[in-house]
Amino acid sequence: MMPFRLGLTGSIGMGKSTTAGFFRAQGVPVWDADAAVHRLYAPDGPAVAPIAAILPDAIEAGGVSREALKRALAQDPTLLATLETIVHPLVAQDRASFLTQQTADIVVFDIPLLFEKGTEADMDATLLVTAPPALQRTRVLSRAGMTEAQFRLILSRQMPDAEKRARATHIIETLSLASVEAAVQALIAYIREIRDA
Ligand SMILES: CC(C)(COP(=O)(O)OP(=O)(O)OC[C@H]1O[C@@H](n2cnc3c(N)ncnc32)[C@H](O)[C@@H]1O)[C@@H](O)C(=O)NCCC(=O)NCCS
Ligand SMILES: Nc1ncnc2c1ncn2[C@@H]1O[C@H](COP(=O)(O)OP(=O)(O)OP(=O)(O)O)[C@@H](O)[C@H]1O
Repeated sequence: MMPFRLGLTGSIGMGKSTTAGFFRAQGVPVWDADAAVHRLYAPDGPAVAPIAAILPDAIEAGGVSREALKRALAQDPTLLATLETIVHPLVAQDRASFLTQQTADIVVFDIPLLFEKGTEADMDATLLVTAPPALQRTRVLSRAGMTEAQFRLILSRQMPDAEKRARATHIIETLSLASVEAAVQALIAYIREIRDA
């Protein structure tokens, strides 16, 4: 039987990685979109040749340099759309091949831009992780190298949390580790119940 596909998302600092860890601890396989992009950009990865063809300066040591990409995007923001036409089909392929290898009853897809890019259409349900804005801000600004301006810029490019809440099937408030662990266990039990019904 095809696994139940749960799409995990949330804005910056809301707790996607931490929540994904609780699913893994329960034996639920997790596919991570950011990790997939890192594999694509690694030396000899599938994105290197197509990106080299349009942006030779972005290749360093046989891989795609994120710093070089950011410099190029700062010069020409329209490059992001071109980059997406290369990267997104490769990410979708990586996700599909992961799914075909799974024998678990539930799999989680950790996708930061799940709603922004319409990937929710490929999911059986979605889970939004969220937290009050002040907590999100404190978490993000406590990271090394993060500035207020950078935080604002990233937020301005993401769908507002309120809109994500309206779209999500399930919502978990990431206020404490213990409460999230319990909520993840309850959600897994609920999904198994509705599947078997
Ligand atoms: C622009 C790049 C080089 C920045 O890399 P860097 O390691 O510094 O940051 P990171 O990837 O963590 O992204 C930083 C923030 O920008 C947001 N972001 C990244 N790509 C996109 C995008 N295509 N559209 C909107 N927001 C984006 C992320 O959600 C995150 O909040 C990198 O994100 C990239 O190559 N993006 C294009 C590929 C892509 O669309 N990735 C998104 C997942 S499929
Ligand atoms: N349930 C929780 N209880 C307490 N702290 C948490 C919880 N979830 C996440 N945090 C803290 O919030 C911060 C951000 O969490 P995490 O890295 O999981 O978020 P993210 O959504 O994956 O972030 P990004 O979008 O930047 O990748 C971390 O410092 C983490 O320790």
